[in-house]
Amino acid sequence: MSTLSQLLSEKHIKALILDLDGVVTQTARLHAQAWKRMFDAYLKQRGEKEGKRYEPLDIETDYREYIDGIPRYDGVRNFLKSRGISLPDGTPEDEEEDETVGGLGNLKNMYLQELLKQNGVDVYEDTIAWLKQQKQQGMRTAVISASKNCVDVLHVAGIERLFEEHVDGLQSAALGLKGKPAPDIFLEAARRLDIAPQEAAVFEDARKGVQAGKAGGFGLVVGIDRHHDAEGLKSNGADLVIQEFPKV
Ligand SMILES: O=P(O)(O)OC[C@H]1O[C@@H](O)[C@H](O)[C@@H](O)[C@@H]1O
Repeated sequence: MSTLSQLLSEKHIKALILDLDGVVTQTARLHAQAWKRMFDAYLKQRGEKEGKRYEPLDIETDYREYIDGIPRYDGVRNFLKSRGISLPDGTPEDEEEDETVGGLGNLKNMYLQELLKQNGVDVYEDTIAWLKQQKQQGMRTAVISASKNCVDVLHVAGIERLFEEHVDGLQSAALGLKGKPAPDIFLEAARRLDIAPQEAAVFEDARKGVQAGKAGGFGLVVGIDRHHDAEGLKSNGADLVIQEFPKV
């Protein structure tokens, strides 16, 4: 099988567009932890009221399928639907204790902020070293994230300057970009770099992210398998799956 470097050169790739959480920074697990804390408590409390038991959130299955890589409130709706629950949307301004999509999403965000404060942000050193090397060789770079915490995470990790452009959850909402698996966020990053999608490679750790890369007609879609999901990434459209970036 061809290596990443071979494919980049064969496909005349000029730009690298990387997802943030789970590809560049070790924040995917913090998101997953915050979601689990919020949903498990909510389902327990709701189950007690209704006299039934709801299955808690499973990070390996539920998180990947219903939440990973997509905008906050879509994640709330998707997962609740899997448990047969539908709540009023409310608004993004809802209080954390409101029993609405907005309220639950904001409670998860409060837990995420706590985790970010306690843990800081660790980067994936393999990604950073490889990216620096690629930049020196003239590759263009952008980072994207469904997260509204993207800029904070880049800042805490001290890596803003690695990327020429970023498109995040806040900008996506302002621009009306559709969440993954729609390709909008990647296409917007390519547009800002002034590079055709066929000349850009997308790097993603989420199944919905590789679907988005494929849907956007990108020259190369690389699945980054940090959590034993090579098959899931492949079957959702990754051209190549790697566990880590090539050693520099
Ligand atoms: O709630 P935020 O920080 O705007 O993030 C939205 C989503 O961003 C994605 O990057 C994460 O994979 C999801 O777990 C998260 O829910």
